[in-house]
Amino acid sequence: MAVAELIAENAGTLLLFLVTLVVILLYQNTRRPTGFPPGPPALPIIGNVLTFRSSEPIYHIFGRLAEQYGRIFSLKLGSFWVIVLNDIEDIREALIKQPIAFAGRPNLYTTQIATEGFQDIAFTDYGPDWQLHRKIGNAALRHFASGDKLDKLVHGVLPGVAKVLDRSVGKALDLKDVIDRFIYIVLANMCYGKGYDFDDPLLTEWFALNKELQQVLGGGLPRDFIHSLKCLPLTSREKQLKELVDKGLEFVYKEFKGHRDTFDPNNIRDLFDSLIAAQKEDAEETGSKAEFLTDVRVIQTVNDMFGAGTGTTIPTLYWAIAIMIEHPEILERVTKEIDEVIGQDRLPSLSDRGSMPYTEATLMEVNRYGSVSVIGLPKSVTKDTTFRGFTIPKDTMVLLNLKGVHFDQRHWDEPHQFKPERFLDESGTHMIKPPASFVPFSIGRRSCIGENFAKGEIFLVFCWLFGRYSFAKVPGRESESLLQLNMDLGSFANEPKPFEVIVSKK
Ligand code: HEM
Repeated sequence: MAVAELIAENAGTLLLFLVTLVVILLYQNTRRPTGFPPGPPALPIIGNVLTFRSSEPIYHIFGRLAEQYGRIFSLKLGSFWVIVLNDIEDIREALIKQPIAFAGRPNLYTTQIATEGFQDIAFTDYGPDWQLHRKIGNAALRHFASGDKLDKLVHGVLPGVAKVLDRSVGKALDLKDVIDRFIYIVLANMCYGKGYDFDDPLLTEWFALNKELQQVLGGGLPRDFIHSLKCLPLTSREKQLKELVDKGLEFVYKEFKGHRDTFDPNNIRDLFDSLIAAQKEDAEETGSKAEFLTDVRVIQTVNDMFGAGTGTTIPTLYWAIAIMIEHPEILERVTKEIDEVIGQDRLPSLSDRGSMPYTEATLMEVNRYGSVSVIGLPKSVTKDTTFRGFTIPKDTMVLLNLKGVHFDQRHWDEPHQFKPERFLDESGTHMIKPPASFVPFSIGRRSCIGENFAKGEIFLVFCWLFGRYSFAKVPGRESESLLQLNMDLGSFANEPKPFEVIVSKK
């Protein structure tokens, strides 16, 4: 009998066989690997992606799942198996006791595009290139967080901010735009040595570009999570993402070229110059060409610092302002300390930090309460690993519920209350070592390299703002709490809802 006839005669059976095969494959695809942490049942193809399409904050969702399945639970996001760590003991066990196993980063389409094929620090997988790259980035950043360099960077922007605030006295103003511009200018100064005017149209262009990028990205692209989509042509949204990334990078490339053409080793002007100096050293050590610290890596490092530095510092300051307005009794103690130590005749300096324990403790509590890096950056497991009795295969994605840790009742007394005293000794005059469950900058090999820079910058901006100005709720809207999470930003929201304040000068 001819093959065609055989198929025709048994078409029904064949179809049934194929459908059964597909169903079995899809089912198998949703089964957890042996020894894997438990979690909610996953749907074929998309897994538990719908968990993230909720109007509930992600740390609540994770908290709920942890109660149901245990503090180490798993999810399936498209083709990725993910484990979520909710307990500080587990996070420490993973990141401190098994530092290399938990130091990877997942291979996501979006981050691959944004980092020109993983040439940056933050999204590149663990390995010798990343190690060396991080060391160089760290050294360059340390340079700007030390001595009076950071003071000067921030002081340089103050006249522009003062102008905007002075002309807003008595009016209702959303300080978010002011903070956005403030921090963008500080970072642009550090990275590119550029002193932008507060109303510079380029800043407005940057904000528009970033807003568009956020809209295109949302919670990630399907291609990030479903491996089989990688072989299909790009969708219009993916093309748009690439165009936006290229548009942003065009500016950074132009700056890089300008810096390289005018580079003087005796006059390191900014982060770009520091990295170009490191690049030249690397080239001398390795022969005639820079094998490791390529131009793309230099550009991507600057891009990383700019993105990481603005995306976290801005919401932290926004929380700080909202919290101070909601807690006048705390603000009173803070302003008393600012008045006593800094006064009105000079500008705040990093050297004041040691003499201002209450303000420092308040800012640490802002870091805990605001928890702007809600789940940190996604990690991945670099090798097959045994962890707390579970078997975690290589490349499993790992998410840390950092905000959940900061609101864990087992570690924090009344976690929903804002209490700077948590970080002070009984006399209230000396800082204490923060508890192990205080992890705003994460811990371990991939912890934030901008921690000192960020803390210093936030301290300077905060002391200047509250030393010179007062902010009050808009009359008639006093009962509206400013401490509500802006859920318009989705379940990963990390800043308060937009609010207006009445500005007055001291
Ligand atoms: C309040 C401000 C900030 C917070 C709360 C914060 C928090 C974090 C967190 C949680 C991570 C992820 C760590 C992990 O994967 O375990 C991170 C990574 C990182 N941060 Fe920050 N950050 C802040 C400011 C900054 C600043 C100002 C810079 C640079 C100018 C910076 C540069 C980076 C970089 C480059 C990484 C990636 C490190 C790596 O993958 O090796 N951050 N940050």
